[in-house]
Amino acid sequence: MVEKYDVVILGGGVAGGSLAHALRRQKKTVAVVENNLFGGTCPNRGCDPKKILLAGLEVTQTVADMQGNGISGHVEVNWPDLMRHKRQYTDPISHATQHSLEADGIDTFHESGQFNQEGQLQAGDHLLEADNYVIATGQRPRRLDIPGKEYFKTSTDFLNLNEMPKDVTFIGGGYIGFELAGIAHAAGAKVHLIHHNDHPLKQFDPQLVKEVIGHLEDEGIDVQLNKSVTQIAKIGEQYVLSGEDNFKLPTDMVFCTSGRIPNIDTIGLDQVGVDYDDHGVKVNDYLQTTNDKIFAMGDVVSTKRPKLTPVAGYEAGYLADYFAGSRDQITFKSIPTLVFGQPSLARVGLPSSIANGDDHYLLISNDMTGWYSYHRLNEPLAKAKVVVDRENGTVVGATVLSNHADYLINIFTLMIDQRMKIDDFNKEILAYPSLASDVTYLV
Ligand SMILES: Cc1cc2nc3c(=O)[nH]c(=O)nc-3n(C[C@H](O)[C@H](O)[C@H](O)COP(=O)(O)OP(=O)(O)OC[C@H]3O[C@@H](n4cnc5c(N)ncnc54)[C@H](O)[C@@H]3O)c2cc1C
Ligand SMILES: NC(=O)c1ccc[n+]([C@@H]2O[C@H](COP(=O)([O-])OP(=O)(O)OC[C@H]3O[C@@H](n4cnc5c(N)ncnc54)[C@H](O)[C@@H]3O)[C@@H](O)[C@H]2O)c1
Repeated sequence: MVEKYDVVILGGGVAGGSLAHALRRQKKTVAVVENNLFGGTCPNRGCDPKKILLAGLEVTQTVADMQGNGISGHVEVNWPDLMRHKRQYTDPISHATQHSLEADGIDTFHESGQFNQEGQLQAGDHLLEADNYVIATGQRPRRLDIPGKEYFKTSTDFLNLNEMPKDVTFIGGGYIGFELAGIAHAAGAKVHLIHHNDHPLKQFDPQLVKEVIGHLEDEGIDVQLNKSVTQIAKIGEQYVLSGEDNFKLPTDMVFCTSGRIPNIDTIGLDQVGVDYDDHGVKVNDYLQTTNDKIFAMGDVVSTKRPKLTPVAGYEAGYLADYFAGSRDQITFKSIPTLVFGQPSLARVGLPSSIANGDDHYLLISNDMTGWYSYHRLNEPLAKAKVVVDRENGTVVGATVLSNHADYLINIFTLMIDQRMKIDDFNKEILAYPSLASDVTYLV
């Protein structure tokens, strides 16, 4: 029997879940098909559990930074306890998310979905038919295709590790490699971060990336650039990584953090004429695929935009408006991105490397390390680069490196999107002393 809906959503992650609730508010009939954990990557195996485990790094690093400045005695991460703390948050997520969808009148199917030739969606024994379908299947960790790839662990494995091994290696210096390396180091592991060229974290200001790497090395993390791992062998209880120029590294566990790939291979896109490439499903400016009944949003979309939770949520909001009758094209505001750590590295808007040497822009570089906000907890590294449009006196870009870069980058994001003149910002009365009130001195 065919079950009919206004909209069927494939993938019950951030994007799928929030669109489903929004469509119910429009009284539409909606089904969500999810083959793993409801809630998707972010709350189950991404942003949120990662940030909970990051607490270990934040606390130990803060205590270490304050030694001799009024704080004495060292603290250690107890990994199994920290993992339990994480699981208290993550374990209930999937059930609670599914329950909240059902309570809102949304039908949920805990199945893998696949389009058939008739354009319907097969979900286990159920055949679902809808006026419109939305693909929101996200991405999964990529495993480098090298001999021994079966030994690779992924970020999902890391976020569920019962014991922290003595020696761990991350291959790939992107967001995930840097963030998990910091967490593992704080938990007492000897950490190696291997990257295949000389520009890890390529989206960020190279000079500030260098500062991050220098700091990690000072802390005892082994960062190796221009090293390509070509093979993993298991010898006894250890894994031995090898590569060009006699590179050899024995380690207890090896994580592939060299990027993510879209979940598009098993959902029958060819059956329904939906075009895709290696980066995901191709869409137009209405998030519509090459089949005009089928839309796509979130991480599964082929795009150069950062693939992040707020972007997935924003696209879900756009599609909710579209299904309510709006026919505006999707436009994006500034998208801040952040590598969490101690310190965190954040950026938004025009990159400082583009502004540098262009007379149209003023590039203001600040070393904030001695400022009271950073002196307070004796932070070793606090820097910012702000790009100002000389013509109208507005901020158009910013990069921040500090333990609390997330606060400042959100303020710069608002300034950029509101096209707020620096003079007007300086007229605001902000709580003092606070990171926000520091912005006055930064521009
Ligand atoms: C380790 C890690 C840390 C991250 N940290 C951050 C961060 O700090 N900040 C940030 O903004 N972003 C972060 N991200 C990215 C963020 O998690 C994603 O951008 C976000 O989850 C995308 O949402 P989505 O709904 O598009 O996809 P997802 O949340 O991945 O949801 C897709 C869902 O579709 C399901 N699915 C896939 N195939 C099928 C199928 N055939 N049938 C049925 N269901 C299917 C999946 O199981 C999944 O539940 C992180 C990601 C990772 C991996
Ligand atoms: N804080 C955040 O916002 C956050 C955190 C984690 C993940 N994410 C999201 O998840 C996505 C995936 O993260 P990621 O870190 O896996 O991917 P990424 O694309 O950010 O980084 C992967 C890195 O691996 C490198 N690499 C590729 N092949 C390699 C090889 N053979 N050897 C060594 N290095 C190699 C790449 O050059 C790149 O720097 C991010 O792009 C982002 O969208 C966001």
